[in-house]
Amino acid sequence: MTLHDPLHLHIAHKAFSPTFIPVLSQLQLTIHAGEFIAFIGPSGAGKSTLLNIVAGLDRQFSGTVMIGQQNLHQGSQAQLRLAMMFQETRLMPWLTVLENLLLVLKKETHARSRAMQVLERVGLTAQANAYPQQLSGGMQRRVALARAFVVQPELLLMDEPFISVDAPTVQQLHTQLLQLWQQHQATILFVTHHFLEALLLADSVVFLSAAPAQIIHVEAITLPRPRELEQIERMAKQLLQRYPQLLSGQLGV
Ligand SMILES: Nc1ncnc2c1ncn2[C@@H]1O[C@H](COP(=O)(O)OP(=O)(O)OP(=O)(O)O)[C@@H](O)[C@H]1O
Repeated sequence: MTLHDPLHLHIAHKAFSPTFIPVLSQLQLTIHAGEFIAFIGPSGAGKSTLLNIVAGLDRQFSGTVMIGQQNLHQGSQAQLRLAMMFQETRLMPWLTVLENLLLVLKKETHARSRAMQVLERVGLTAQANAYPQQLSGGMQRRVALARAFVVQPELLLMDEPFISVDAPTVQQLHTQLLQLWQQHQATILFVTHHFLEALLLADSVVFLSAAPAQIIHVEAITLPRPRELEQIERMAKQLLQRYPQLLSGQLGV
């Protein structure tokens, strides 16, 4: 299992007790190493469930998650450096910014200098010894972003990580995320409700149906980065004209 192997998702079936109504069904996708994939779909489609399955947090499903020839959930997961970022920052309030990063690095060599380097990347060197509650919401997201990248993830799973953040801060977070992604060459699976965000960031956008989530379309976004909002808006309009069924009016554009 290496950074260079593709990730093969095959979720044949996923349902939760007690209803056992299918949430994911016959979902198959291959993601190449280093790709930035955005998933977009209606609320309740099963996007978070999908990320939880890929992360190995939920193993009650039929199907496989493979890296190259190896099943990610059969013993070898520890070999893959994986990070997650959620809607909530999940920072430890009793630890400083730096300590929050050191916590995920455990006793790795040069942990402190690595943590400081990533904090510098997100512009938070001066806040290293502050506590999360002393920072603005946007700064806290930047700490969460730094914590995700400090482990040098091969696979980064992001579940609407920039929701409820004001527009200028989101723009800054997007820029920092793309810089960190390009520097670390991580494979990113990014769930969002925002079509424009997906087009702005991703190499490919995967459109999911309502539950049970199935892939209804995959659009490769070949525009070079950084992408201008005008370009993205034009592309969004064209895509919706071509595939009016894609968003079924439920997503933020
Ligand atoms: N632990 C659970 N137990 C029972 N049902 C669950 C559980 N987790 C999720 N579900 C159900 O599975 C379906 C998909 O949920 P999921 O959170 O994956 O959707 P989503 O696409 O991420 O939604 P949203 O965009 O609103 O965050 C929903 O109907 C939800 O109620």
